[in-house]
Amino acid sequence: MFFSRKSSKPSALLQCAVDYLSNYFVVDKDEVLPWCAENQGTITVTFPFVNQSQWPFIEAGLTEALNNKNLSAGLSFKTSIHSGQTTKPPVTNIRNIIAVASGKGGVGKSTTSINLAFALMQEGARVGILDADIYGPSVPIMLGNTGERPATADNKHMQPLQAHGMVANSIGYLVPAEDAAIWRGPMASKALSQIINETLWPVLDYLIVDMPPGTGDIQLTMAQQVPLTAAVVVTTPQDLAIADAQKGIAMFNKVNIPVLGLVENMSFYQCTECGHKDYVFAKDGGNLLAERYNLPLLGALPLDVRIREHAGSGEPLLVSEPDSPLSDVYREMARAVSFELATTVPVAADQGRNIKGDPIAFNPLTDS
Ligand SMILES: Nc1ncnc2c1ncn2[C@@H]1O[C@H](COP(=O)(O)OP(=O)(O)OP(=O)(O)O)[C@@H](O)[C@H]1O
Repeated sequence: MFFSRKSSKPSALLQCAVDYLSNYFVVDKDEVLPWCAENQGTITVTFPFVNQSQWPFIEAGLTEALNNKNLSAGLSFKTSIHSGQTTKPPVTNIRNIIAVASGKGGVGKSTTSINLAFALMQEGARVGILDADIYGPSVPIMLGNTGERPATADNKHMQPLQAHGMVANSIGYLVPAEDAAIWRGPMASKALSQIINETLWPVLDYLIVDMPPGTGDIQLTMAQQVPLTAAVVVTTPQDLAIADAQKGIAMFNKVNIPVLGLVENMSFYQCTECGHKDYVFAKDGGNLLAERYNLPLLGALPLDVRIREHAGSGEPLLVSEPDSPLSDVYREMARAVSFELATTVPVAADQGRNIKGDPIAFNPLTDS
């Protein structure tokens, strides 16, 4: 029997699962209850966020919790990502659009975007990336397909490019860099709306949008034009970048787009020989800003030559070194982003109405 809120009391099995998961994720039991169902001695947990890499640990912990109560059950885990509420009508096939922004250039926004996208995919989501950085589109370089162009069958819609199980589109595939860099606000935001709406996206849980750096009119208009579900702000620890990140947070607040949290990039340098951490720029800048704005610090990435090398090589770090500790840090950040979205952004009322099915052949790695 499935447990429903109407029945008098959850079974002992279900109660044990709810208690365990509520402790594990530090969320109210009421919130966890809808994730859990019991059917003929099997508990199925359907997470509204991605965390596939953690399932073996959760399974082991939950089995132990059940054993401690002299209970046993089959356990099964699934993911089902909901669409978060937006102020504008959603884009066909896209459940959530997440902007990755920074107050100033060069803090690692594009590197964070691409690695976040692959990390979300490895944790079990269908993901796309859209490079809206008109001043320096770098997604084509990071995916290693600078020479490619999106195909079109009707001259109205573009097929996104595919690389390493990810769909992507970029201003860089469409317009020479020197042309886009001189666009003024209206043209830039029109281009962003067009590229989002005229791309034949397959069904995606998350579309990551690499925004142009800064918090001027162009970025503000772009944030208003697109049905963003939420934003993530990237900063480096030093004072100046932090001051700029504050402007980024304020910009999204102004247009009522929830900021899920901060990512501190180049937080520290870790010696490859002895493991000692040097806080090259400043220590705890991201933490202090997160505290001030009551936002979570979603991740803290080291200054590491491998991050730079992979960003420039066309082979993303998470694809070529999925088992490295650095990739783990990105996956931890991706789980935090997905968790924050699921637990803090209200679910869209017309859930699923914009999901029409894949218009192109798409085999994300998650479906294998
Ligand atoms: N954690 C890191 N460790 C080492 N190098 C990094 C790290 N993050 C980013 N970089 C490097 O720093 C440079 C700037 O990064 P990136 O292009 O991602 O920044 P950005 O904020 O998107 O810049 P822009 O303002 O041009 O859009 C790149 O050469 C990138 O490879």
